[in-house]
Amino acid sequence: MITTDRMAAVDANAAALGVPRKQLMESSGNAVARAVREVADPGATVALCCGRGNNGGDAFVAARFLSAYDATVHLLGRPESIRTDIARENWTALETAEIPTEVVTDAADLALGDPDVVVDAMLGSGATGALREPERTAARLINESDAAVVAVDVPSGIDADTGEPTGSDADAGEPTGSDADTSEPSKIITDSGIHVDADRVVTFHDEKPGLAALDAEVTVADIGIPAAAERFTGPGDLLGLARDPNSHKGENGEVLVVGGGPYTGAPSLAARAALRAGADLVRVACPETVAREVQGFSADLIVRELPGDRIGPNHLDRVRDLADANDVVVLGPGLGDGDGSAEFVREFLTAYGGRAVVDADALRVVPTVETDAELICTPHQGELVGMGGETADDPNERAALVRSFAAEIGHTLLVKGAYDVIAGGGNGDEVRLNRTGNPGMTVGGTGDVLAGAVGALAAQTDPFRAAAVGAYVNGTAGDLAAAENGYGLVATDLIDRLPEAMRDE
Ligand SMILES: NC(=O)C1=CN([C@@H]2O[C@H](COP(=O)(O)OP(=O)(O)OC[C@H]3O[C@@H](n4cnc5c(N)ncnc54)[C@H](O)[C@@H]3O)[C@@H](O)[C@H]2O)[C@H](O)CC1
Ligand SMILES: [K+]
Repeated sequence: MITTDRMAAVDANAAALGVPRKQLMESSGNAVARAVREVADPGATVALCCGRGNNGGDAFVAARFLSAYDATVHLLGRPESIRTDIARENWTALETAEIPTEVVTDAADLALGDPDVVVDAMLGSGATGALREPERTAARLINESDAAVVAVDVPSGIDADTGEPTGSDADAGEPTGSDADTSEPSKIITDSGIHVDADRVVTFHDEKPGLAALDAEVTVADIGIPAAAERFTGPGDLLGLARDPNSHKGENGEVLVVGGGPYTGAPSLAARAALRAGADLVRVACPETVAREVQGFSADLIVRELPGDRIGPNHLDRVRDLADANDVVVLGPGLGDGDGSAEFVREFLTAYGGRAVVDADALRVVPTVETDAELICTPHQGELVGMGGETADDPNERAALVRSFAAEIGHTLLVKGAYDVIAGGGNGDEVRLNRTGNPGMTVGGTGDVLAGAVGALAAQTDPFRAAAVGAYVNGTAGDLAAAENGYGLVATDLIDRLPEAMRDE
């Protein structure tokens, strides 16, 4: 089962692995043609109703595979308005190959004839809001026809994630654009959920959550997306993290780093990485003895001094107040392994109900603490063993072990290694591998950068995704740094390259 958003991510990851979308479209179109062959014999009439996105593109391809049929491609809209290059290239191929096409710019001109089969390729996963014209009229004509209806990916007008009509949520109940029905209010209401009533759906790669409930036969076509596109993080994992252009200061994440005492560099690295990974405000709570030094590393940080030279239970009230005013806490960088610090971590987590990234010396407390907090633990393999987890050389074996340990402790794990393993804390949760990064990153401080970056991301998205994306961008920043500095790279090189590593195009 895969959601529309995850599908878009996997699609982009496949392209990065060398399997571009146009190749996938060829497989999709081929699968659609196969479904047509299953419902009608050669010679039957087939009307392919195509939108201007890639859903339509799939059907342009299908038409090439249907030479034994009397097939006509109906394009809803002008060819110049076809939205993607790959769909346009496949449209042009139809024209040059003299496969019958019809351009429908006005819904009133749409005449399907009396086909044996209709292929509904108007809208797929790119649909937003209720069907607009001319798709709306076309959906009505398709539903009125006696033809067998084969929908491409999802019936047009249905949300593949929910099975409900697109636009049935609050903002999109009313159709937009030109619409002949506006003089009949009751009709608008009854038609706002109009969608294609398909007999068959050919969807791609994996089942979609909303399709099972439909009264249609659903088949899943393998379109050649490599398993690695899902298994490994990739550039597609960054999609959908773009921020609201109207957002204000603080709305894109406030992160509190709690650490320092025996060390000053670690909390500073984590905090600066959080800023470079997109957090709006980053505060560091550290012992007063190191506060000036931590602040001295960067004017961008807000430093909160805690009395004394080590963080301990006497700071719980103050840190709780600070934590409540932030979205995410990053606990552990440079904290040290003193008894007081471990007790502080235990008591803090026991009472904390928010989201936290736990790293370094704070990690060993996690398996023994009862907490309502959502934790993202970032151990290397030695620290994982220290927590009571197991590791293995083979990445797949390690993935299975990390997955079951994450479920056991009930928290997200990001286990660092040549292949990082990310596992969610629920039973049956996903596991993902990250293979960005290089041996230059064994230098001190890169783990602090990772913890800070994950902290910033955890203010924007769910813990599993924050961990997966954090591992991906930290490794990518390391690869960019290695391209310039080789194995002489240092942790601060990664921080400066995080923004480039996070670019999703
Ligand atoms: N990996 C894959 O899953 C692949 C999927 N493919 C197919 O591509 C579509 C998704 O294509 P996309 O171009 O993103 O979107 P659509 O074709 O669904 O829609 C595009 C277009 O339609 C307009 N639009 C949006 N909402 C409405 C509306 N309510 N009424 C009218 N018009 C609307 C809008 O302008 C959009 O830009 C996927 O479903 C698969 O079929 C590829 O084959 C590659 C592999
Ligand atoms: K469709």
